[in-house]
Amino acid sequence: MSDYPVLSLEAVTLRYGARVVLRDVYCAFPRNSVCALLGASGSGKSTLLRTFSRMNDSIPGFRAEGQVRVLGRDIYSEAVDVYALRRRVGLLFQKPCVFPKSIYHNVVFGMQHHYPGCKAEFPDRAEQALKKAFLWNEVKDRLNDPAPTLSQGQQQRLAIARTLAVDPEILLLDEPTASLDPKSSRAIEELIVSLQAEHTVVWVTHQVEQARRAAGCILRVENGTVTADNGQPL
Ligand SMILES: Nc1ncnc2c1ncn2[C@@H]1O[C@H](COP(=O)(O)OP(=O)(O)OP(=O)(O)O)[C@@H](O)[C@H]1O
Repeated sequence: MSDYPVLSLEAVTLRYGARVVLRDVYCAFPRNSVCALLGASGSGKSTLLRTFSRMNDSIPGFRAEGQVRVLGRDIYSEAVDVYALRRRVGLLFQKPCVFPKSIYHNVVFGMQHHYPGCKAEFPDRAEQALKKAFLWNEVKDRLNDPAPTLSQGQQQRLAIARTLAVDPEILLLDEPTASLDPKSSRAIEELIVSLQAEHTVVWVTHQVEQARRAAGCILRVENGTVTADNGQPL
């Protein structure tokens, strides 16, 4: 197995035009871990998370300086295929993102784009992804129902299943429990813990207690930098 960190920042500065969000940051995220990012609103957590899948590229004025490494590779170098990067780095948002299609078609959506030649495998892979997302038992008899008929918590697990179906090594979760009731939130928390067996997870959350229960490592984003949970430099 490779010995470099799955994700790392070396002398990274992130800015929107003249507004510097993070300055000269160094940090690394270990393989097969859940690492929570805590920090005040506006401190730069989402900006950092989106940087790892180059989701800020289209924002006018956004610039990443320094080296942002994913699986050892500087992803802001010119040779990187952003489409291929996003297969390996899945990003999930606060609000469940489901399409107005069936539950099944939501799960296979990413596979259709990334693995168009493997259609025969889709039903099996969809089942495995739904099982990993702890959703299979609730939907196995209604795969053709419209996805928007699921509850918010189920929709969030469906979005996770769709992401897992393309088998990314890295999962970036941007407050995935923020819009959920306590029971659904707990279900997603348990799911996040289980994901580290096969994935590296970076998880933005405002829920400190949840982070302490579920994350193996906690980093704070504040004052333009990233520190350890106790405020010490990394
Ligand atoms: N598209 C954008 N254009 C310009 N500035 C932006 C943009 N998105 C975010 N910012 C600014 O960058 C800073 C960091 O924002 P970001 O959304 O990363 O913070 P956050 O820690 O994720 O906040 P929250 O916890 O409220 O989601 C803020 O000052 C914000 O106003």
